[in-house]
Amino acid sequence: MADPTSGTPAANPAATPATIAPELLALREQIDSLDQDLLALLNRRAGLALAVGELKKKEGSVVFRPEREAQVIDGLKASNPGPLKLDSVAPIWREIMSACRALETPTRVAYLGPAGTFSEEAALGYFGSSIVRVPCTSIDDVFRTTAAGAADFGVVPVENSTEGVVARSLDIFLTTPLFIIGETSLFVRHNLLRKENSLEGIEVVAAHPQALAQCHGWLSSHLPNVERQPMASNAEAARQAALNPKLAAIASVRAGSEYGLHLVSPAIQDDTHNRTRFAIVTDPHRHPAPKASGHDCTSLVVSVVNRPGAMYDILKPLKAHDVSMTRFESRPARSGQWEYYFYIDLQGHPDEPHVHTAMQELRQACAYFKVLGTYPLDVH
Ligand SMILES: O=C(O)C(=O)C[C@]1(C(=O)O)C=C[C@@H](O)C=C1
Repeated sequence: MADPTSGTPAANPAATPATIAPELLALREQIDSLDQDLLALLNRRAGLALAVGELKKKEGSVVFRPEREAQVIDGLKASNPGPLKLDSVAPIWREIMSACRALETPTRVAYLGPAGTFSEEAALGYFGSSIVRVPCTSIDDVFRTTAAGAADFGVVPVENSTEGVVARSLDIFLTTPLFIIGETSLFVRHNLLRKENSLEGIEVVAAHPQALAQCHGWLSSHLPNVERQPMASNAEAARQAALNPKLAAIASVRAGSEYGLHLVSPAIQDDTHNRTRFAIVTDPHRHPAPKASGHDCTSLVVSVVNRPGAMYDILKPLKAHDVSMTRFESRPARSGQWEYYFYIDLQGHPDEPHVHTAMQELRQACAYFKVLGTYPLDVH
């Protein structure tokens, strides 16, 4: 940058307003004019959302409708003529709907904090930035806070493409009164962050146990003799790194800027396609299950008695009624009897007759059967 006190002209001519080409000026004028049109249209849209909000207040119905938001985005993507990229449609309209929703009512969202966690990023990606953030100290705390009504929704990690299931979330699903109304997933890039901009002198690397595991290969080859310290969250590790120069944190770039750390080594996760999937949970007494959107998922947890053919009995109704199973995970039932709970995702919504019948028959075949939720698939 040019020094404004030196009297010498800026080195970069593009930065000097006097050199703006007439063609550029003309294009910018058109952009300014369109932005005014967009602003007027967005305000008209906001006015309609306010009217919808009034109607819902009269009916006593809830504001957030994940199936409607998914349909709005799906519809716009299908009719997008370009050159705006398809990937840009969902984030733009999520923000627009977030702002409109906030005019109807505040949306309080609990997630694993502190500021700068991937859970926070997932919450903002799903609900947009016009929300009331409720950072929590643990996954248990996210469920508790939402069940107690101190937040309207909770965002909890359920699986990672490298490390597999987030066991704590799955275990709590068994007993929580909350149910799932949405899902979202995030590319997770881990970075080594520190007060000093160097790998020299690091004595401890701190992060959430999942992040330590996802960077195991990199840590073994670059910092083989450094202690690995598990933390409640990556952002908490970043906070600690700001206080202790011998401690490096694995966390997001956002967490690094939040706590004033150097990005010593970017993208140190072993798998470059590392993704984490999150579930959006809420209290069924305060929020109804989303209606069918056309692209839905239904999550169940079941167990079967330990006998030959039991697993076949689970799969039979799904095949008979042509219902796809997109996920199947097992967790020990902790009975000491080698019994398991099975977490199953089905494609479709129970309002669709074939899904409804398959679920009824599946229920008959199971010793334990709980619907964790039914919700629109993540739209990108
Ligand atoms: O259509 C509605 O029910 C609205 O409240 C409007 C709107 C929107 O901005 O499009 C906002 C919030 C809902 O989650 C869904 C959609």
